[in-house]
Amino acid sequence: MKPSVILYKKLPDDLLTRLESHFNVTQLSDLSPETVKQNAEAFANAQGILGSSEKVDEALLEHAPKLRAASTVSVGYDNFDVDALTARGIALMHTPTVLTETVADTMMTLVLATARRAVEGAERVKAGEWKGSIGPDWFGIDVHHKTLGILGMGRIGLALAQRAHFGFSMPILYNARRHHKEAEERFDARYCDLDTLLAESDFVCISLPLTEETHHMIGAEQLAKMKPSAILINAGRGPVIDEKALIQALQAGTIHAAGLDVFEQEPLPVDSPLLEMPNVVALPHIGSATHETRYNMAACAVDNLIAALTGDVKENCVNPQVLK
Ligand SMILES: NC(=O)C1=CN([C@@H]2O[C@H](COP(=O)(O)OP(=O)(O)OC[C@H]3O[C@@H](n4cnc5c(N)ncnc54)[C@H](OP(=O)(O)O)[C@@H]3O)[C@@H](O)[C@H]2O)C=CC1
Ligand SMILES: O=CC(=O)O
Repeated sequence: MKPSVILYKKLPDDLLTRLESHFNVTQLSDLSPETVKQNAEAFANAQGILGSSEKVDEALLEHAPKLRAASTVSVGYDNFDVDALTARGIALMHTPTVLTETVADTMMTLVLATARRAVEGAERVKAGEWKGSIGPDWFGIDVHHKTLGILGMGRIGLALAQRAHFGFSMPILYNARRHHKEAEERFDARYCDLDTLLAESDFVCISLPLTEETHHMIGAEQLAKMKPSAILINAGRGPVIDEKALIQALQAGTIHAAGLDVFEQEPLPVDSPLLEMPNVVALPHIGSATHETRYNMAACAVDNLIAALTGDVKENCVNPQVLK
């Protein structure tokens, strides 16, 4: 008999067919307590789960005693209680690499859009404000040759450094837990401590995961260390920045602008002060959201679940110690 799995995200038809060729699939809209209660038998029998953006914690795992693998359609896994999964011997699979280039493109989009005031300018054109040759009140600032600071020189940080170095002749500063030789050799990136990066960068770009250490890593104290002309970009996770402190810093002119793909609360509440600021570009968490990349992520997640439940994992496992 095929193992039973729970799918809590819509998949393209061909990928659903592939998943169904290996497993008995129960499709659910979410992992809310109501859904879990209504599908108690499916959870009791599930050996695998596949989806994204839902909390998977001890409370949920108690309903799924046979679970052996969880496969997320994302590279970030801060919504999973990894310790609880590991304690139960459940493999957590994720989708690094397939989305790296697309997320780096999104970060460069935010750099360009904030510096050149592209969204604000386009909105003014639509509002009929473009009535003649534009003056300095429409001007932005240069991106090329400015200093780009990268917080988190992992896969995405490296891909951003490549774009900034080769495409825009930008000197690169970076901070991570360890030195990254590849970034230093290929892109002339210079490792520095957080304070130096904040003080010297024209753009501070965050591509960090959300962990206990990175939570509110950027607060009022750190924002005060940035140049008043600097722009803050975040495509890591919202809670890496203390959003209240960011709002205050933008209101006070402590920093010049912000480009944000992620927020402390998503969707961003419609009454957020960030939405009233012309110097803020707010995106709806679209880092990896292209047709091609989202398909590749879903395919990777399906393959990951098949590998985990057939004992053939070669990559993409967050807690490989459970496989031994
Ligand atoms: N906006 C979006 O749609 C998307 C957002 N993301 C987010 O981007 C994150 C990064 O992805 P990816 O680049 O693939 O991940 P990687 O694991 O490759 O890179 C993470 C980087 O963060 C650094 N880091 C982690 N903790 C700390 C810390 N406490 N202090 C300093 N540096 C730290 C790591 O340092 P070291 O190298 O020293 O280990 C590493 O350089 C994801 O976890 C996710 O949250 C990802 C995809 C899409
Ligand atoms: O935020 C998206 C991810 O893949 O992580």
